Amino acid sequence: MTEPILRLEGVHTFIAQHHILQGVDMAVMPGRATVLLGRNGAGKSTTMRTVMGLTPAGRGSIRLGERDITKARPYEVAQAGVGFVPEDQAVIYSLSVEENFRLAMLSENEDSWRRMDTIFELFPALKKFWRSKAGVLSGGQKQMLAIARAFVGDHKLLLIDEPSKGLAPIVVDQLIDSLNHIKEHTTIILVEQNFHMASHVGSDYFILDDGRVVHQGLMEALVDDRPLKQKYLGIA
Ligand SMILES: Nc1ncnc2c1ncn2[C@@H]1O[C@H](COP(=O)(O)OP(=O)(O)OP(=O)(O)O)[C@@H](O)[C@H]1O
Repeated sequence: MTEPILRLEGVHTFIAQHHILQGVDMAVMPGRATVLLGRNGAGKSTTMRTVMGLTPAGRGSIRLGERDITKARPYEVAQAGVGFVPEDQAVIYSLSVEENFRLAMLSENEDSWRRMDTIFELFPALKKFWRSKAGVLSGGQKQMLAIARAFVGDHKLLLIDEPSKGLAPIVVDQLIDSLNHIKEHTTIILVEQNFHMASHVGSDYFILDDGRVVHQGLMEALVDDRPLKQKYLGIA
């Protein structure tokens, strides 16, 4: 039987005096694209930040494959093979597109440059603006650079927080195509409010509400489940 690549059990996260995650249980399977859904403030971003060790779990356990990463520092989680694309993209505007990539490569070798070829195919704009400062890219191109930077690092798991945020529908559709290619190479967990994107990229879903997982299943079942979408996502 296939084992989960990531497993959260009874994860509680406290930020200052606030009890944000209140017992998150989640098993993410390798080779799949899993989407975290839920209303604003449900705890989706905090779940990702907790896995990364940025807002560490106060209670519960987080395992990456066989390894317990509950108390791991963010750089240890990254070194263990988890890439993170935060909501604010983490692109360095004053550096060129090339420099942004070189900063992201865990080690520059033949493999990383081979992955660069895939990236150029998926995101031709990044080749065109290779020597330009990342700050001149459009919002969609910056998002593509952020995702591509994480991809070039050859992570076994990529956490991507709301990539569609602020993007025009046509750019969201390009991003959907790109993520569908990327998911052939690596396991993805996506936080996404845009249900169009979530349903076109995700194969599995978890719905969070008030810091807990309240529903989970296959995306294809959720697409047809109007009452569930209405109840937790406010969409029909
Ligand atoms: N640094 C912080 N200090 C205090 N409260 C925080 C902090 N970060 C998050 N929270 C609170 O934790 C709750 C969950 O936030 P989180 O960002 O995880 O939600 P989310 O589901 O990702 O929603 P959104 O899509 O709106 O970001 C919210 O009530 C938020 O206000």
